[in-house]
Amino acid sequence: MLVLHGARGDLARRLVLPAVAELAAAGLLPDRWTVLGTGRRDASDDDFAELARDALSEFGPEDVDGGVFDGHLHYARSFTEDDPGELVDAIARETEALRDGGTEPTVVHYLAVPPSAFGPTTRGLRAHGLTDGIRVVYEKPYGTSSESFEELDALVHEVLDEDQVFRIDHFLGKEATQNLHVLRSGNELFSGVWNARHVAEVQIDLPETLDVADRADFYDATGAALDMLVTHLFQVAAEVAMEPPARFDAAHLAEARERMIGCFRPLDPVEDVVLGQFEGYRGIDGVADDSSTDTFVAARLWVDNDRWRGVPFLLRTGKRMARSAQQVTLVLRTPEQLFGEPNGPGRIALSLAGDGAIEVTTTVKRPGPDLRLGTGTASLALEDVDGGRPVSAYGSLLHDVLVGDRSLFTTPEGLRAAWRAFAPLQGPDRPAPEPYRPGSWGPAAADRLTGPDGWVLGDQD
Ligand SMILES: NC(=O)C1=CN([C@@H]2O[C@H](COP(=O)(O)OP(=O)(O)OC[C@H]3O[C@@H](n4cnc5c(N)ncnc54)[C@H](OP(=O)(O)O)[C@@H]3O)[C@@H](O)[C@H]2O)C=CC1
Ligand SMILES: O=C1O[C@H](COP(=O)(O)O)[C@@H](O)[C@H](O)[C@H]1O
Repeated sequence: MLVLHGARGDLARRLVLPAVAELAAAGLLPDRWTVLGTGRRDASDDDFAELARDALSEFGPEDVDGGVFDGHLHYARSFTEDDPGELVDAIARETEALRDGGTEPTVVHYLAVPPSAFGPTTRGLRAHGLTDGIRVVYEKPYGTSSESFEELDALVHEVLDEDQVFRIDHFLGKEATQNLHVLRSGNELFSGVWNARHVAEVQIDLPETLDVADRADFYDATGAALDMLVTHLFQVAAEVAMEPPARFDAAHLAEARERMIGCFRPLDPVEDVVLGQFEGYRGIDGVADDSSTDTFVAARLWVDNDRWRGVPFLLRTGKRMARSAQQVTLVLRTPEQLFGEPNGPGRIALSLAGDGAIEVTTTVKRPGPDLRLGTGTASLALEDVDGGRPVSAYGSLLHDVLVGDRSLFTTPEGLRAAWRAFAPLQGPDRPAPEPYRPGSWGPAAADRLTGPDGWVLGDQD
């Protein structure tokens, strides 16, 4: 049974409910299953079913029909610490129904709510005696600062055992992110260059055309740096930087990734960070007139270990930007001149979007009788690899929660290190967000963070 807190919210509609449908259609859910949606407002089972079907047709895989939800969806108003709402009885009722059908349910509480609601929901689980045997999925950001992370983690460990807790970062569940380990270890072409000797800079770039008007309350209290930098961008940076684990099991993978976060140098907010806010943001309903929330962040992160010393990791994301992409690029060191001509770029790039893709860009001879240089790119779409069917990041991670595989979830040690590296950006030196035009690549100031060739994704790409 999946108890989906925040069931009417943006995350639930865009990503979680479609992932449930995807798993059901692929036969990856138990024979008997229920999604019990919950939230602070009253709604009926029918309202929730309509919302879920609409979400599936807007955001889900095209080949999965809304009928997959039939008979599986219920809704109940949520609890607070002092008030059981409708939820406590509804959980008991659904548990009984599943047991009557011969299934001992695994109860998963999915907290698809803003970070400010993680503590109250956790206390509510304890107050209503709901904690035995459950699994709880916490969305990101897990805390909003070093201090609030420690408070939340202490509370969570008062209420739950660590093996009941799944702290999700869905970028770790993307097909292409999982491919990083395989790609870099499987072939000398990649493993041989995966270090400071051959890589001049790493760019992890997640521009979005998306607006935030549908989730202004959440977004204005959060901003790009908390929403994406200390979370997805740091986790992906650690995946790129980490030493290959001895084994691909939960303990080894998490340990290798999180050890790398421990090597992140605390950010220098003056030298290495540019924040932005798109023009018009303050006019959105739910956004304060004088809001200083960042809708864009670019940061130069340094990884202090032998493999990466001196290589900048350039991390960037923002809303209302020129295009949407999710790209990791290793910019390779190449000779400036080749046979007397200027040499082109050398790059290994991974697209994390959708089913993922790998591209290698290099200097090649231009076709024709003369020896003239050009640039060529070889691409591999991961969906074209034989013998499998890609699963969405949320589908993959939800499945891991159901089977108890913790490899792709974060641990307190790793998050503590992430908050330590992020903390200077929350201090007095936090730069003021610079305005940028919607549809642009963000404030021009972010260009000073890169090497001479600029951002790989940009006006010229
Ligand atoms: N949206 C996205 O693309 C992604 C979001 N996330 C994470 O998911 C979480 C939810 O984000 P998102 O869905 O975008 O946000 P929303 O603003 O859409 O909020 C989700 C739901 O949470 C409930 N809620 C809001 N405030 C509170 C509160 N104080 N106490 C209890 N419930 C509350 C609301 O439901 P109701 O009014 O019915 O109670 C709301 O619909 C965040 O932690 C975010 O970081 C992670 C990955 C992607
Ligand atoms: O966690 C979040 O991620 C989404 C981007 O992820 P995607 O895989 O759905 O493209 C981002 O839009 C959102 O602001 C953030 O909360």
